[in-house]
Amino acid sequence: MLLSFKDAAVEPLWSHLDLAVNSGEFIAVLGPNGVGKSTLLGTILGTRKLTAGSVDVNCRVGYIPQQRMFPAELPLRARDLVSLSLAHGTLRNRRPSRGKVDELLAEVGATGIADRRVGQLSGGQQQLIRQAQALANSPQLLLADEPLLSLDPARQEDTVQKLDKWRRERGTSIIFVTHSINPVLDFISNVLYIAPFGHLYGTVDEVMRSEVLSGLYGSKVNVIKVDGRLIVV
Ligand SMILES: Nc1ncnc2c1ncn2[C@@H]1O[C@H](COP(=O)(O)OP(=O)(O)OP(=O)(O)O)[C@@H](O)[C@H]1O
Repeated sequence: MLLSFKDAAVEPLWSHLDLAVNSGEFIAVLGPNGVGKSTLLGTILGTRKLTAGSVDVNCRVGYIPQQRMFPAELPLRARDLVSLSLAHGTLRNRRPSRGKVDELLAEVGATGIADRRVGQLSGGQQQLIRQAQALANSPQLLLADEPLLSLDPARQEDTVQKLDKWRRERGTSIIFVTHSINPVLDFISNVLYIAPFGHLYGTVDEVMRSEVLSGLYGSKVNVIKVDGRLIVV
């Protein structure tokens, strides 16, 4: 098992969380603003403390943080940042090969921007560089905090497919925080839905139901399926 939460809580956000993540799983974390989705990732990374229960992390973790712009004047190219992430944890003065950097940039579809300064890239382009950085240490568990935010629909689809390919080829698990389930609907094994009146973990069919979400929100919620897409009203 890569990760487990036992009766875990970060009060007052969420509590009594039991969750076990095994190799190769693709889990979506959904819920409204401010319920503690990023906080959940923080407890796995060790940057946020649980107020009760325990979390056990038994693997290498990669992290794609929520959108933040690199400073405009940062004097580093995209390839330099990926190279630094690859060098992390290796012996001093041992620079990662250019081939490995190029491979990672190609993996996320960022070959064309490898030599551009990161601070001058668009939000979506910077997001691709963050993905390459997160994959640099060959994580067994990848935490992605709203990685589709500044991407156009084609890029969103491309990103989800690339991450899923990475998962299938390497057995990496993915915990994917998102406001919209549709871009990942065809790929996820399970959903953790966190809402003001509780959380539920299960398959899409178990969680994405009107009566279940109404209970979690404490008010009437309708889940409608239109053309294979889920709409929560
Ligand atoms: N380091 C911190 N210490 C204390 N409280 C924090 C910290 N970081 C965030 N919070 C608070 O915890 C709550 C949950 O924040 P979090 O970012 O986890 O929510 P979220 O579900 O990811 O929201 P969003 O969908 O808006 O990104 C918010 O009220 C936030 O202000």
